[in-house]
Amino acid sequence: MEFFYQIDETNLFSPQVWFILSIFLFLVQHVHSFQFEELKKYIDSHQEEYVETLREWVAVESVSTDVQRRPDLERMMDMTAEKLRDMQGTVELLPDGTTIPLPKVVTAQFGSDPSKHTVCIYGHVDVQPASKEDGWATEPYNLTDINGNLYGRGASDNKAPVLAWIHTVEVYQKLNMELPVNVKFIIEGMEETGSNGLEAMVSAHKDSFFSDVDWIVISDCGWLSRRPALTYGTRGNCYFYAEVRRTRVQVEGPKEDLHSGVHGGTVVEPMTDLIGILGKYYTLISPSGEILIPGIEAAVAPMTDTERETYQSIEFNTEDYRRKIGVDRLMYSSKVDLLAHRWRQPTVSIHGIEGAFSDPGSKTVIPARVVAKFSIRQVPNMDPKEVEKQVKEHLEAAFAKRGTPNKLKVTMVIGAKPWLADPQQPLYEAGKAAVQRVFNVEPNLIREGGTIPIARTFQDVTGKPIIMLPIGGFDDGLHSQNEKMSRYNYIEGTKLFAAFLHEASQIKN
Ligand SMILES: CC(C)C[C@H](NC(=O)CN)C(=O)O
Repeated sequence: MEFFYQIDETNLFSPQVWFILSIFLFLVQHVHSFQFEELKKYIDSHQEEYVETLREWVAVESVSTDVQRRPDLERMMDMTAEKLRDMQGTVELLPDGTTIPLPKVVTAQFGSDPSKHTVCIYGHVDVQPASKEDGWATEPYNLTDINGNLYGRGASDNKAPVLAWIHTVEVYQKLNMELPVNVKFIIEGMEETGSNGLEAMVSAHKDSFFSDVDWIVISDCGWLSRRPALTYGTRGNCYFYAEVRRTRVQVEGPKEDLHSGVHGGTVVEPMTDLIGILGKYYTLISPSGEILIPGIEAAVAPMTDTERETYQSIEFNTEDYRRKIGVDRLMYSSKVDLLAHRWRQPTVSIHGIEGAFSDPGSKTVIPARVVAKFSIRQVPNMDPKEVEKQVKEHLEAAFAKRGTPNKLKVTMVIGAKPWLADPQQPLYEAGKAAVQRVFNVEPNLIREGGTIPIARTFQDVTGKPIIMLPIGGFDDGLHSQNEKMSRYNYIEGTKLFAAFLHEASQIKN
């Protein structure tokens, strides 16, 4: 065979032409696989370095719910920006859209080739509070490796996934491989308090930062089981403070707690009123899970047969789940009902009472002011504004019936909407292909019971499709004691992200 083989219509069907064509197609198909092997090798050989970076990040107590910790949170945002700057990203610290002093949002850009797609990665580096006294087996801010699990507050929610995305870009750079897509980052520090200020920031930069973004990727959730997953829905969250305080005859009058022996029996106690409106006659939710605030259940989108069939086909063992969370009995016994109540039905959770005596021992006090904190997970077609009205009316009516001289004030402090995507779009095909490449299985297509407050805003304001690509394990203990991220998920997750960038680059316009 001549080295330069002339192809014309006379020899188009000759074996030589087919031989050359098949070699060419083989190379086109496999060139990425070859590159991917290199990416995987690099990731595997740098795993200790990645764990060290996670250790440094977990050591920062970037708790957003506690204003006392704001300097730590600012430091965490600076560390994030510095890391992205070191990688030669175009980094900007953008103010949130409000006048309240909040940590700046870190944005970064890697590549601006107009011939490539642009993927925007969202994540957060703030965490929920944690202390050893809450029952942690290890120091929560000292990343501790036990049998391949990396324990530490924020390890899974959301520091390791954010780092895994950063490492992904870094790996392509270190191997001198061109990034298959342009990558943008938007990393915030207020997610755990409802992403305060971010909505205004997104609206303000809709036509600048977001204008060339094709898709938004969020990795702030977990798998349902050991099988990797793609997430196409989250619940929202309406978070309430219900404050009951003792009235004072004069504004300057006493506002202190009272001795229950000296004054008990002579005053109507704020705590009794609060418990009375939250619990008596099942005021918020019944023991069987029915929400008793008028209007809430009626707004919930009815479950379709297709949905039911989808849930039925999902790999999920209810008994494993029950054992894992350590309860004697779950509210629902069937898989479909359980998944529905985790993902697509609302629920009420009472989180705590500020001002209540909660230390060990027995203090005989009558607190002067108590604030209940509770939230309602939102699902389609609930509207947070309506929910706010329904909750206020309901609690105020229950309180009025008590005929108490105390005062009630109900405030909604978070009003995050649910998010739902169509998993039949090409973006999810790219996600499936990436999972297949790394884990060699079909991912579970799941929804998430938790809330990513900004997800719905991204969808509504920017109009860009979103995919949630989780790498967190099903048993990571988010917000709880002993939160962890397994090394396996962290490292294989980084490979998944590297594969996803390639798959996303192949999506046809
Ligand atoms: C509005 C909540 C504070 C958001 C929080 N989000 C996450 O945990 C996501 N990692 C939630 O409680 O769902």
